[in-house]
Amino acid sequence: DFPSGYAGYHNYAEMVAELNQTVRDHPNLVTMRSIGKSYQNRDLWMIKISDNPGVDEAEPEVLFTCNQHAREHLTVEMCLHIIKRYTDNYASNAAVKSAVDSREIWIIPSVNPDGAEYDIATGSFRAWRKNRQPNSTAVGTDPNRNWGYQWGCCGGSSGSGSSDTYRGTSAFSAPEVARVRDFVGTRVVGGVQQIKTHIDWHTYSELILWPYGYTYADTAAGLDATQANVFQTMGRRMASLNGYTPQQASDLYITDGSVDDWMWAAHKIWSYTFEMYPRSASGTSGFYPRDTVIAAQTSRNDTAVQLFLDYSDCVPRITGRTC
Ligand SMILES: CC(C)C[C@H](NS(N)(=O)=O)C(=O)O
Ligand SMILES: [Ca+2]
Ligand SMILES: [Ca+2]
Ligand SMILES: [Zn+2]
Repeated sequence: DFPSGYAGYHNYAEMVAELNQTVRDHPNLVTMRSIGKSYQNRDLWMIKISDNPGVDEAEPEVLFTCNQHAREHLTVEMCLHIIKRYTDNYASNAAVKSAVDSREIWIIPSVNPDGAEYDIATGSFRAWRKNRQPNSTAVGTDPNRNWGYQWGCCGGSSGSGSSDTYRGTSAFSAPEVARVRDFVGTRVVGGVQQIKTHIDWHTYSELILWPYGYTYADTAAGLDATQANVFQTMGRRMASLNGYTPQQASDLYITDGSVDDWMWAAHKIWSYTFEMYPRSASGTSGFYPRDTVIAAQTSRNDTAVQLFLDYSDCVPRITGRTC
């Protein structure tokens, strides 16, 4: 479990218990399902928040994914905070109610539960990043190098099984990544992807990142200058609200097989990565802020998330365009 000073973080059992409580508290706003199993057979739980949650309504759909990287525990708290805010505040907050009534919001609070549990299993943090799938030389695939667009193309991942950025034996070889891929695929209805926008939550460095990560170029196949401008404008607008630094993912470093590149290239989903608090730290200590920061560093993103939901019907509207 988490060591002392970190009791406010949710381990897997505590996370599941909180999700189950939310379903009991808000049956008119929430449904919950598993999208499948992790390598070690933990359920990958997903919450849907909307009015008439049991009905697939013609409303823009938004996806939030958290905890691709095991040690980035603050992101589980971020997804749980979004779930809490858009259910508990529905009756009291007009903006929250408007978003819930006009969107269908999908939230996966832990994409990598095996890694997250491994990281805390001994009571001392192990700085574990990957999933817990064995490979020929070691353990673990980096989920954020295992997505199937430009997989392994460009020196933005490793072919060595012991590396923290090991890309896996093939695209989607990590079961957790394949399950999210499969779910997104089910949201193509009548040939149209219903999910319009996505945020993948990470720590740390306080950044808002957008595609592509596999190339330094601002535009490339499937991403033209107009679209790049939309990504940048929305990214900068959200950064003005949470104080993070907005930039193209490759401005940080080249990554290939990342979720954002696949979400955009395969489905034209406006996909961002948020790197949360802290802005900087000495090495892996940055992944382990005390539980005293959870409330402030999750609610810090409230206005950015609200803006993102508001524009999720037509993100290009942020540059004055129509859809
Ligand atoms: C989304 C990319 C560009 C950054 C991310 N950084 S992290 N969260 O692993 O430290 C990563 O390396 O996957
Ligand atoms: Ca609805
Ligand atoms: Ca729908
Ligand atoms: Zn990460």
